[in-house]
Amino acid sequence: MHCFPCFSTPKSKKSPTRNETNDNETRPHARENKHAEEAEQLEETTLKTFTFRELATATKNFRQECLLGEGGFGRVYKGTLQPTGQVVAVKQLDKHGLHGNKEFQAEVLSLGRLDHPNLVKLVGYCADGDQRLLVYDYVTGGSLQDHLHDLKSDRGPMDWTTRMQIAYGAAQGLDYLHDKVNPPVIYRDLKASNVLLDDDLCPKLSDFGLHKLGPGTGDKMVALTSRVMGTYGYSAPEYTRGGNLTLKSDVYSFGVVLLELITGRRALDTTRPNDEQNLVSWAQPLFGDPKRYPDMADPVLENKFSERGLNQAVAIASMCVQEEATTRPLISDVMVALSFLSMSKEDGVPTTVPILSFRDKSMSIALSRHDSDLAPSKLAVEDEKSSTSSDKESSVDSMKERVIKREEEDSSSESDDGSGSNSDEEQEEDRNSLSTEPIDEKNQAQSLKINYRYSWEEVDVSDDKLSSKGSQKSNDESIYSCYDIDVDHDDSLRNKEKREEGDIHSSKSDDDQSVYFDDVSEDEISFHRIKSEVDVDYVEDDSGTSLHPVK
Ligand SMILES: Nc1ncnc2c1ncn2[C@@H]1O[C@H](COP(=O)(O)OP(=O)(O)OP(=O)(O)O)[C@@H](O)[C@H]1O
Repeated sequence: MHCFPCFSTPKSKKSPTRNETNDNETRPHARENKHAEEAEQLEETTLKTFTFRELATATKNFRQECLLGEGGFGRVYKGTLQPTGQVVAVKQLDKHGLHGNKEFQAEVLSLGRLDHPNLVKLVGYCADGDQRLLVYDYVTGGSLQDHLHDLKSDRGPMDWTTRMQIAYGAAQGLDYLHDKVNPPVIYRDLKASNVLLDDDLCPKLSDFGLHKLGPGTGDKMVALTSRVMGTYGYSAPEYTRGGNLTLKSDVYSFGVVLLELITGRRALDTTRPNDEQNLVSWAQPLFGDPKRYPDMADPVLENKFSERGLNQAVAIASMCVQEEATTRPLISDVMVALSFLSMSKEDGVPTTVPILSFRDKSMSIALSRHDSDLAPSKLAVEDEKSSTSSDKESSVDSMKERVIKREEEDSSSESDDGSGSNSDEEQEEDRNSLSTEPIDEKNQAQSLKINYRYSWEEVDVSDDKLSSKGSQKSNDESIYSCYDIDVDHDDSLRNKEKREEGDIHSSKSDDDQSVYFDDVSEDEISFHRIKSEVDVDYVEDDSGTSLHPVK
């Protein structure tokens, strides 16, 4: 499966939509503004309007054989538009609780602005009499639910990398809704059956933004009974308790989908024993015991995944499904972490997460905690003040050597048996040997960082001489920048005025070296792995020292 085009870093599209939520209704002159916006949207939209007759023709009069299925909003038919032959999915919204024409049109127009490779594209709509229909691109490969849980005999189970790629793509779609459109859009109904897959198994989220169009709008009880109950197992606790929906409720649902990908279990499975029916309730007690993570993995994977990749995927899922909404991570951090876990060995990149500039530091700490080799629980925690800087350097150096050695052993053992796991004794021995290393919070980050070899040379700009200091060749052609969690998303660096295009910042401290690439060609600051010398040939930091990637 090769669907990386879909997994490219999303462009920071600031959609000009302003009425994806109803907040404009509270503003002064809201009505006038709304009309102006609607007129503007109508002019700009690429959405097509269809007559009911056109869609009836496309779906052979909504014939049973064209019926794809029926969800909480109505029936969905496969259709072929004339005369273009474009294949579409036509969603016929249930009539009860329907909106007036104008209201419907306004919502549909704002949905039509959402455009991302990991979202199912709305092609057009029909508001004819009392008929309300939405027309989407037809997604060819079925849903994640079909691929994970209702596997047809002609399809083999998905491998680990494919699962992580699907999770990454879904995270990108969600990140677009949360972070790239203004105002943010809460998905509300993320679940495996709403993650559609194309022929390359590239995920596309469907059914976003429909809550304003479907039955139950404005009526909490109806909304809770007809929609939430239908998605029981995915809904965040705060939502099922009282309907308090936030972006973090989506993150919870995402965590459940990720758990499904890891475990192959359904979010809710009434065929299992009582204590295993709800996936999150079953998984919660296991989260605290990394030794049991391999037992959580889908048995059909036959242990064909790296132990660290599994640990970190479980760590991400466990963060997402935390009871307390505020402690769940941002989807942007989840997306960054998954971008690494979704890379296959064949791509010549590591399958675990290097230290990154997560927006929320808790993600890097949690991932380092869940790394089986370097988990703080297995490492003696020493007060930073009690260790001198040279002590720290030598301990980090020795750990670095061991981790590099361990990675080499890992890759040779993985190529031997494909399982990626050392023998239990070897693993235990490794952990014991590391357990004497002192570590503080900063070193936890370093311990993750040093799992990966990166390449750079330090250049003294003043006399224009290359002086090679401590450069590390990566084990493949890629070159990784390392990020210091202490310099992560400093708001001043996000300030566009202070940055220049293509600027590379580096940060140095006594025991750390960090580089990040600040790309201002997009609205958001973004962090890039430096892939080759062609990508960046000159890098300057505040002190006049340059970092120059080596081949
Ligand atoms: N754009 C699409 N391309 C292909 N199939 C689709 C598309 N949209 C929906 N479907 C299929 O149509 C069926 C009904 O979808 P729908 O989203 O209405 O319901 P659901 O996801 O099963 O439930 P819910 O409404 O509760 O989310 C599902 O089998 C879904 O996979």
